[in-house]
Amino acid sequence: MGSYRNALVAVVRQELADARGAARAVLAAAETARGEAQDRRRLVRDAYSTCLHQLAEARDTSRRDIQRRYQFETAKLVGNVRRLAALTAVGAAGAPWRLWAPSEPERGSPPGLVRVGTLALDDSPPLPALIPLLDAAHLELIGPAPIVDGIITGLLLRSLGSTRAGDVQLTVYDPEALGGTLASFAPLGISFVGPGGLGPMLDEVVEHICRVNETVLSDAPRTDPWRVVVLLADDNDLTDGQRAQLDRIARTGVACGVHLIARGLRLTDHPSVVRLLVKDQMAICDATGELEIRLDPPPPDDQVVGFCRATAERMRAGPPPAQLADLQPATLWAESSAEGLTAPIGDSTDGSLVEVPLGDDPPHALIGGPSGSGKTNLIYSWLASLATRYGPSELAFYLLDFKEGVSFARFVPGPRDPSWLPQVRLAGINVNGDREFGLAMLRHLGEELRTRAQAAKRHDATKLSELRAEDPAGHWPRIVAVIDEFQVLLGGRDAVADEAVTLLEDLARRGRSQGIHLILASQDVSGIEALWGRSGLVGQFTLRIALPKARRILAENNLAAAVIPRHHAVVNTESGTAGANLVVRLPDAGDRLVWRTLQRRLWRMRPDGCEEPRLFDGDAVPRLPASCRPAGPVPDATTPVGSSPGAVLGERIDVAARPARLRLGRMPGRNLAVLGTRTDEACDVLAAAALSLAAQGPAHFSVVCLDPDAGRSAARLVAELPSADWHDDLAELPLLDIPHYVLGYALDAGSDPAGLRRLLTDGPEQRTHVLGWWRSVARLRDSLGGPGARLDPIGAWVALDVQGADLAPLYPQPGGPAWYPRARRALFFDRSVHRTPEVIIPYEVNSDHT
Ligand SMILES: Nc1ncnc2c1ncn2[C@@H]1O[C@H](COP(=O)(O)OP(=O)(O)OP(=O)(O)O)[C@@H](O)[C@H]1O
Repeated sequence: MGSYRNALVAVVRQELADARGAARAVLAAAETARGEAQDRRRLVRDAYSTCLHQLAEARDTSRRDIQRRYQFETAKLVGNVRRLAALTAVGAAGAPWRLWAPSEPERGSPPGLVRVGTLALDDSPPLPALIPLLDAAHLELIGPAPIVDGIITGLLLRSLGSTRAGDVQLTVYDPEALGGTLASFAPLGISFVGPGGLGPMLDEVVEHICRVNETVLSDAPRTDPWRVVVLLADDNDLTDGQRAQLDRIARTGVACGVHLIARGLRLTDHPSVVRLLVKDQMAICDATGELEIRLDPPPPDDQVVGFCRATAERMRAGPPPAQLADLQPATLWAESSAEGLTAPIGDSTDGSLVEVPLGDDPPHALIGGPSGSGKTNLIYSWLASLATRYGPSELAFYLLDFKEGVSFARFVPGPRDPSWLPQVRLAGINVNGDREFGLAMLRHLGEELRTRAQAAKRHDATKLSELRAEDPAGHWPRIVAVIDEFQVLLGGRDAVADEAVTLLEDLARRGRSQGIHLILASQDVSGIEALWGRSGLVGQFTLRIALPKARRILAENNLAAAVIPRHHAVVNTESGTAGANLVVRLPDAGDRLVWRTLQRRLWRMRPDGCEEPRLFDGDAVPRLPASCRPAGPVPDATTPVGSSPGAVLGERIDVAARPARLRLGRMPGRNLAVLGTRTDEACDVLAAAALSLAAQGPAHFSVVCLDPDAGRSAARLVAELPSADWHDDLAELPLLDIPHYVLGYALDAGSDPAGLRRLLTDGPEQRTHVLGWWRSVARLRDSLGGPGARLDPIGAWVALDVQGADLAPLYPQPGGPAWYPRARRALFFDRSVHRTPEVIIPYEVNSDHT
């Protein structure tokens, strides 16, 4: 029993032990599972927090990115708006009060917007708040009267200050303060309308709109000033009739330049009505949307009063004169000159440009005015106006100034400015001493006239427009020749004056139909009188332009020139008859910088092949051209010699800068005498002759110098000539097969008249020519044997400071040529080619004259 019990106990114990073991195992497994679950939970938690962290970072980055983009875009947008604002509210329309000053609008530019305050933006500096008015809107301002009145004052000041004086007319209806609210504007002559005046005023504005509409219907551009009507009132004041008129104005006014600015009066709903709702110093406006406007303070009173007084003063004085730039067309070189040339030279007192015609009628112009009255300035303005309208294929200028000075030098290339006016073909400056150059220009134009007349005949055309139509490929620009102080050319009863008058008469008579137009200007009554005696000539100059105090330019009974102020001109296209006057205000065309800018613009537009103009400067001494100096290998005796090599003596006074040549063929008398006491010039003439001969082929030069003052020059010449030798007298000269030139300096000091005579007489046929310098005609005669000596071996001469009468023995006509010596000018006569002698400018051969 006891063992059974023990066995049972053991079994139970065993079972308990098993159960305990199993329970422990289950517990251990559960513990493990719990541990694993806890690990997983930790992992998930960690992952969650990492995720959260990353998300937060991504969100921050994106937010920063968005903010950056927002700031960038906003700054860009604000910049654009600011730039746009600066363009749409220019000068006085947009400047803050502390910088404010009235500004002149560009001619023809439409009015822009006006500033009332600033738009507050979060991060950016405030933008100007702009609202429309002139040509754009009526304004209704709603808010406390004192603030609104300040805004109206500012708006008016900006509108008046950014337009020309007189362009805005102001009407103020102010029944409460009887005009006191806007009294600072009174100097401008504004219309104040008191109580009871509203109805008639509105009726009058409606009539004005009707009138403007009539002119619009007739296609004329609106010229009336803007009407700004300020209504400071109370809705209750209006009758039905007044309300109806006001509504009409609100609907139709803007298109006719009529604008309402209303405080305390409701304007009808219409797209042209802009409302500004004011609260304290802030406002909301239809024009700026939801953005709040921080209003500008009203302009200081003294600023308004000062501006109005100055403007009233300017209005009394009229609009300022046009500037040179105002004469320019919208498009350069867009006009055709086939029918004529029309260009404004200034404006009339109302500011409209005055155009001056040149063509078949009137064909030529006469300008007169005393010294300093502005002739040169007028010519500049006219040329600028023409040159901007007509390109070089339509117009060519020939300009000649007989005044001392360089007024036309600006049109040609200079040391500081390489540009030129592309239409200029020829400019003569400092020509007061060189009337021959004026003559050369007239001869050249005479040639052109003949060419045109022949072409017209070929094409059966009677005037330039027909020739151009018949010969579209031809180059037939209109020619405008300007001669300032032309009386210098006509003064002096000599051959130059006679020929000049004949040429002028021909050009004036026939130039009309061939497109050659003359503009003659003179300060001197005697100049005009020089023409007056020649009614055939003066009658062609139907366009007259008289500057202040000009005499005899207009008809006797036309006194307009005596009464016009400075910088004005009377333009008269009917030969100066009273009743055909147009008074023009001339712009100031003297500013070199303005001119240069314009000229450079035109110069850059010049067509290919547009040649530099020829400049003749009477004060400049031309240098011997390099082509007239020996260069390269020395020609030997076998090189062919031309039949009559030409000795270059100086520059001809002509339209083209050409040298004057003396032909030295194997003919009797082919010698040259240079006459006068100006050693430098005599040496230059001989040197130019010798060097140019040496440049043409094989030649030998024998230099005889009998005046120590000319010694250096002669020695230098010997050094430069390829084949030359020095002799002390004429006796020892060699006999040669090639041309042989004897250069004799001061031959009057020689002691062998017989030898010299023999050389002069027999030499040329053996190709030995004397190029000699004698200090006077009498000494030349002495050196050839005395009073009875024959001078025919001297076939050509160049006279320096020798009076015309002294040249009689060397001249075919009795009394000698008409010649009064001039510095650096010489008279050249070659018996075999000249009928009358020609004036030349001795070349400068060595700039130091040694
Ligand atoms: N329309 C103008 N506006 C401003 N200044 C002007 C005007 N016209 C001329 N002037 C000035 O007046 C001065 C004289 O003008 P200008 O040289 O044109 O006169 P002029 O009649 O040609 O004189 P002169 O015959 O003595 O040369 C110059 O200083 C010029 O700048």
